[in-house]
Amino acid sequence: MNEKKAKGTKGGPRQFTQTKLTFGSAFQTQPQSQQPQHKRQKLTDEDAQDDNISSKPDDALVKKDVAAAGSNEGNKSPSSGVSKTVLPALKDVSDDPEPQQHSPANLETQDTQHGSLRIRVTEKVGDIFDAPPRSILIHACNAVGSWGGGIALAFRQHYPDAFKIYNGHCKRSVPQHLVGTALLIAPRDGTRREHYVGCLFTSRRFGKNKDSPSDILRATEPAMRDLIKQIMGEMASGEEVGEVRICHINSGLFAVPWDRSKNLIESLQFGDEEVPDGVTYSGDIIAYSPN
Ligand SMILES: Nc1ncnc2c1ncn2[C@@H]1O[C@H](COP(=O)(O)OP(=O)(O)OC[C@H]2O[C@H](OP(=O)(O)O)[C@H](O)[C@@H]2O)[C@@H](O)[C@H]1O
Repeated sequence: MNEKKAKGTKGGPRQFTQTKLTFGSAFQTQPQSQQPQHKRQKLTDEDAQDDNISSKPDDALVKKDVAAAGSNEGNKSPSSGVSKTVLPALKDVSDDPEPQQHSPANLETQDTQHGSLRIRVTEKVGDIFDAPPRSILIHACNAVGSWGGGIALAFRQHYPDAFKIYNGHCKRSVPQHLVGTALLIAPRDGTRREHYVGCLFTSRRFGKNKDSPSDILRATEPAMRDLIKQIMGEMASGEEVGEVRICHINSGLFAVPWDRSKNLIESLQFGDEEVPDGVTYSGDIIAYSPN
């Protein structure tokens, strides 16, 4: 089904086919004719206002980091580029022989009161890593650059390049600036698991020096908000994004009951002005637990 070239694939500019973006995905990009006339710049401006902890300096790092991830890819576009306008690269759905797919979840979002986007978490038992290509897998991280235990160690084993990017991001900053922010790491071409890794900085440190449960929860909300905005920015830049999956963040080594993090995530709302032009996100996040 997915025949679109992965980003950075050799052979000239990428061609996006609208139908392929929408099928089975939590995100979709609307054809230009249906895009609302918001000013995308507003998204960037409001990032710092909405979050208690400014992520602006780190946004620049994120872009650099993601670009660095594909530094061996000649024509790869930078990721998380909310200011980048590549929507014209999207092929109008009317050009595509396949009918556009709308899941009930997507339609539901469009009917939401005042056009605001709400996040819904549904639970599944299974392996979070067994995800379709271009899915986003989210986990909680410390801000000192360690994926040394729990599911973070599994992320390190599955995505060694993503670990390097995460680690470098931490080394170039300080924990008190990172906590409450997020890092979206794009998949690299040629990797066996073509997944994004979504890092939520919910604690400055780990082990016995981890933050208190209340501080971890306080950081989780802006971190998740930051990540959702980065994901929508990724879509606005024309990237294909599949399922959004999350483990039971904070509930293992960070010792915060999952329900408390889940409630926070489900309380998130995004106004129309926070959703980039042309991007429709269903709001669905699938929480995976091994048993
Ligand atoms: N394969 C799998 N599939 C699906 N779910 C899986 C799984 N394996 C484990 N889980 C579950 O995933 C949840 C989170 O539990 P975790 O303890 O991992 O994460 P956390 O968010 O509480 O804490 C973050 C700190 O842990 C790390 O390790 P270090 O501090 O570096 O040593 C980081 O770097 C941070 O600092 C628990 O429900 C586990 O049952």
